[in-house]
Formats: sequence, structure tokens, C-alpha cells
Amino acid sequence: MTTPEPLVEVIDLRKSYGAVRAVDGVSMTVDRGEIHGVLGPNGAGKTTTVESIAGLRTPDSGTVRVAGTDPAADRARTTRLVGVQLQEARLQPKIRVGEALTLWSALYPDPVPWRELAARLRLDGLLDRRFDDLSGGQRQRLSIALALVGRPELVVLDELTTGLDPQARRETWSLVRETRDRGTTVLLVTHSMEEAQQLCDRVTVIAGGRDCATGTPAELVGGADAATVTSFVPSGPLSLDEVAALPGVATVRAEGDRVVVGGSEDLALELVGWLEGRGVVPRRLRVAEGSLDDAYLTLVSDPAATTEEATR
Ligand SMILES: Nc1ncnc2c1ncn2[C@@H]1O[C@H](COP(=O)(O)OP(=O)(O)OP(=O)(O)O)[C@@H](O)[C@H]1O
Repeated sequence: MTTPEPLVEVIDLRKSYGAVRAVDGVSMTVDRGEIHGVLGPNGAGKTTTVESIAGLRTPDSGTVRVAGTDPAADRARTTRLVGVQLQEARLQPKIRVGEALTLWSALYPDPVPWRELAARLRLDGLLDRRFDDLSGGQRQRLSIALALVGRPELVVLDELTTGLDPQARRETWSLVRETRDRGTTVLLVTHSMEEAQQLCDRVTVIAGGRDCATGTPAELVGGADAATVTSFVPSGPLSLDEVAALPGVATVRAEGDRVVVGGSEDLALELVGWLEGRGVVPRRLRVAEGSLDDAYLTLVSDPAATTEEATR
């Protein structure tokens, strides 16, 4: 087996828009042949990061390389290396599927024969259909086809399945897996933990313009120190700062009336004993395995802010 070699390397990327520091020191790598997810809150800098990788934005500082190429310096090569489906990508409403595929393939020196691509993405029955008359899932299939027609090494997909029904979403996931299995590396921006867990080989979490964790979904869950999540509605006043200080507690937050505590495997028992000692009954008690959702919330939240705000 050959050693995996990063296709994309980003080192200390920074980009501001006026006074807004959109990206403030992101470093990440994307290995060849993986589906790499980028997760993070709204405005975290995900799109700016992936568009810098795609050569669509010019960083203020830092290094970006795709297969050794600097996307900001060599637009022509980057256009061949990177296929892009972007958040706001919309085609002219009246364009037909077949016309869009013909037009796009004319932009590249060695395109995939578009009829073959249309068949692979189950668009062959829709070639005469206007863009405006396509369903959400069909539009996404077309946008993947357009991103792949130039035989890119990397395809960038930004919020691909937002707004799709569960069936169309699963169908889109299979197409993304198939794309990876055919040798194209995938960089995928998503807000869906389920999508990250089901689809991504590795994930980078970006918050506040910085990368704060990278790993497989399982590594992120394991590394979050929240093997279990215990939640309950306390029968009386409870200081979350005191809960946060208990041994084995990794995270504490309030969700409405409910207190949610992440921590070690035996935490639930210890917590119930501790609450009993203070005369507080943990009503509607639930104990669950840690999930990527919990790991993510821990990574992107400011622990000081959550414990203070939840104290009552
Ligand atoms: N062209 C621009 N001009 C000015 N500000 C911008 C521009 N693009 C992004 N920003 C700002 O930079 C910050 C990061 O934006 P970016 O779109 O990279 O974040 P994001 O993580 O992709 O967000 P979302 O999940 O909401 O799409 C935000 O505060 C955004 O308002």
C-alpha cells in the first residue's frame, strides 16, 4: 500500500473582509481519496476556507497547495484540478440539463463524456428538462455532474444536501461515495452531524475562523472526553459551575429546563448520588452514549459562557 499523501495542504490561512476576520489561522490537510468534511457554526469561515482551496478567493496570508499548486497563483491549473459546487450555485432557470452539461464540458481540455456522466448520475432521462423544473435532488445531481465533468482530482461540495428530503439525501450520499470510490477526493462543507458521521472519512471542525479539531468522526467522539451524556431536569436550583467541577465531568450545558452533562462512563451514577446529597431529584433522567453532535457542541462552545449562562 502506498503512503497516503495529502492532496490539499493549508497552513495558517488568514482572510479578512474589512474589519471581519473570516479566517484567522486555519491549518488542515485533505488526503488523496478521502471524503473530508468541514463542520462549524454559521460564519465560522468554512466557505472562505474551501473557496480559497478552490482558487475562488485570495488569502491575505498563509499557504494553500492543491497537488503542489498555489490556487491563487495558478488559476488555470486549479480550474482543472478542482471541481466546485457552491452554496449559491444556480444556473439560468431556462437552461436544459443537456445544454448545461454540453456547455460545461466545452470549458475543459479533457472532459468526461457528458452522456456517460449523465447516466452515472441518473440524469439521462432528464436531458430536455429545464433547470427550473428540476426537483431539489435532481438539481444537486446536476451540480455534482457539472463539478465532475472536467475530471478534477478534488471536488468541493458546499452544503450539498441542505433542504433535500431523506431519500434524496441518501441518494446524494451514495453518489458522493461513488465519486470517492472512482478516485476523486471530496471536500464537503456540511451542517449535518449525521452527514459527517455517515459519509466523511475525516472531519475538520472550524470555529471562530480557526481549525479546532481534525479526525475521523469516531476519533472526534472519543477525543471529546464525553463518553456518556447524562441529562435531567433538576427538581430545584442547581449551580452548573459546581456540576462542572465534579470529577469525570467534561461538559455542562443547559437546554431549556434540562441540564446536559457529558463525561466519563460511570458519571451518571456518581452524579445521581451527588444530587441526592444536595436534595435535588434528577427528573426525566436520560443516559446516552456520546455522539458526534455532543463532541461538536463541546468543541465549538465556549465552556465558560455555557456554564455561567446556565447557572440558576
Ligand atoms: N465577500 C464577503 N464580504 C464580506 N464579508 C464576508 C464575505 N464572505 C464572508 N464574509 C464574512 O466572513 C465570515 C465567514 O464567512 P464564511 O461564509 O466563510 O463562513 P461559513 O462558515 O461558511 O458560514 P455559513 O455556515 O453561514 O455558510 C462571516 O462573518 C461572513 O459574514
